Amino acid sequence: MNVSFTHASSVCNAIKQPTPLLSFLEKFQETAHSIFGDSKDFDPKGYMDVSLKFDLTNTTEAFDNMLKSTNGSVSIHDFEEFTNRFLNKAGSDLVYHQPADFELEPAGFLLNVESVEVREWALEVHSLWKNLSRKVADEVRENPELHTLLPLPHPMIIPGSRFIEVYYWDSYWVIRGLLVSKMYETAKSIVYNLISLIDEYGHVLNGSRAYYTNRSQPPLLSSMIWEIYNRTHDLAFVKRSLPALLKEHIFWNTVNHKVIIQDDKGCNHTLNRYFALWNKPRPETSTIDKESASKLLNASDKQHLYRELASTAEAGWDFSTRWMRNHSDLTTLATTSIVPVDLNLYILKMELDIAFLARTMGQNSIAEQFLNASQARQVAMISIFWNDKKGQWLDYWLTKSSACEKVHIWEAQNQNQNTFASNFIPVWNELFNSDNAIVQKVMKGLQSSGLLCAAGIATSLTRSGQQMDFPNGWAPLQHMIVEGLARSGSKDSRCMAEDIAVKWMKTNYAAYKKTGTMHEKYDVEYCGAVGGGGEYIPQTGFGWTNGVVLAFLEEFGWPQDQKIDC
Ligand SMILES: OC[C@H]1O[C@H](O[C@H]2O[C@H](CO)[C@@H](O)[C@H](O)[C@H]2O)[C@H](O)[C@@H](O)[C@@H]1O
Repeated sequence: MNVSFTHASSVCNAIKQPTPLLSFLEKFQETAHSIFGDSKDFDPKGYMDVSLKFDLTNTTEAFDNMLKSTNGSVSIHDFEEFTNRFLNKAGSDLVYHQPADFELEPAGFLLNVESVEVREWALEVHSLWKNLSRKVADEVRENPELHTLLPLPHPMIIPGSRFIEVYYWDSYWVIRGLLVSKMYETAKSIVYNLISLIDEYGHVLNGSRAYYTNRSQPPLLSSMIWEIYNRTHDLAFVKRSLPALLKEHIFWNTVNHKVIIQDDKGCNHTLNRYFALWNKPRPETSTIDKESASKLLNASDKQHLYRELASTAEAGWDFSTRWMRNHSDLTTLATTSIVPVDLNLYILKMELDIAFLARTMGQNSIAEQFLNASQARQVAMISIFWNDKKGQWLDYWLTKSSACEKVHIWEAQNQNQNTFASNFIPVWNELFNSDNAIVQKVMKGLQSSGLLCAAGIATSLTRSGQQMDFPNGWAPLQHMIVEGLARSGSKDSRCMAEDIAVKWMKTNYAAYKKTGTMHEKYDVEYCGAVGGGGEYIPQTGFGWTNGVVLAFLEEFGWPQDQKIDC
């Protein structure tokens, strides 16, 4: 993918261009849409995940001939004939991989879970890693131009359902689960894959597909590396990982993603935002994005919306009223105008992790540099986001998004007063959860936020129908808040954490008992219970939901086994 710039002198509005393969497959997807319409079963991503049997020139020629001979209105029969003759099915370029470090019951597995039934469940969840394990078929490496799947060099764990490639932030919770399962080599191979993306593209992609090269996702690579090192003490692994983290830090701190805000005391703070290098429909949802933009009349408004859609996907929160000026209108997405709390916490964590890993490798000046960066960001997060009255960190809305070089002047009214789970994410990190005064305020803030539900923490209070809004509660977000509260050192915050985790686990366990398998989305009436994104999935569960179940069981055990008296 080539990078081109709208203004030669600035990378402020950098965009990437689709490859010829992506352009062809988008045409293929659109034709399918014109035949099958907006039925529930029409998944545009499926049309981008096929691979070519012959080279693109011949395939395109055959496709164009079919369109010409039918005056553009293709019958199902002709379409299917073309598909079968020229394309391989989505997913056929991945092969099953038996993870070498998988054991039916690893030594020392969840020793704190004593209940026989719950251990059975935990072992079932553990065994799902086998079903989600894949490697890229050799033919992808031999002929990468025929595939949207990127030729990752190592075995991987996919989320499941329609997500048959590696995803960036999902991988963090997959790795947390793999570590509970003692599958250290599988965990490392996921990291090595993500590093290979940094080597090739300069950043970790949203996912391992050619259509995801225009954006990243919440940056949790350093957290994955830290967790693996913490269990394995593998210095060779850290040595290989550190240069990639330094490169990733640069990606997040170049013009598009960087924002300078002057606080009410006149101090300038550098923070970050999501900003995709794209102003076209996301290829994997092209028909949907075009439909969303169809209400807009001029081309530049459409381009603006497309960038906002892709930037929201970079946030991992696609979609939520969190990013919308008008909560009932997706075309008012304004993600690039928001300085998000969670992104800045992830980057602060990246800076702390780099400092720690560099110190471990004896690279003291790098360690010093990143420690200073994390301290500056901690000050910035308090000045710009912290709202003492609410006990929450609030996203900051910029008045002008695209003016990259501008210094924005902080105004209290620009803190978004709406409540989202992300307003509590900073408590995940020790810089914030080691301060008891903050933890007490955060607990009160969470208690009165309205987000605490029967089955966990809801992501927002607005019932908009968007994936990341009420009543859904996302496993990964809950995990970070709960883990931060549990590790703060205060007994009452640990008890609060345990209460939330147990409610969430019990809902998952009930679903397992009812259906005999792990699930992704049990039932929306269980507010806070959704794992994130899909429907009930037999045999695989969903990658990060499985990871959170195992991580929670390790941290808290099961109610009847608990040792803490709350
Ligand atoms: O197909 C549309 C979108 O799908 C992905 O987003 C959702 O699933 C991901 C995998 O579990 C998850 O990481 C993300 O948070 C979900 O919103 C993809 O990441 C999007 O970029 C894509 O457009």
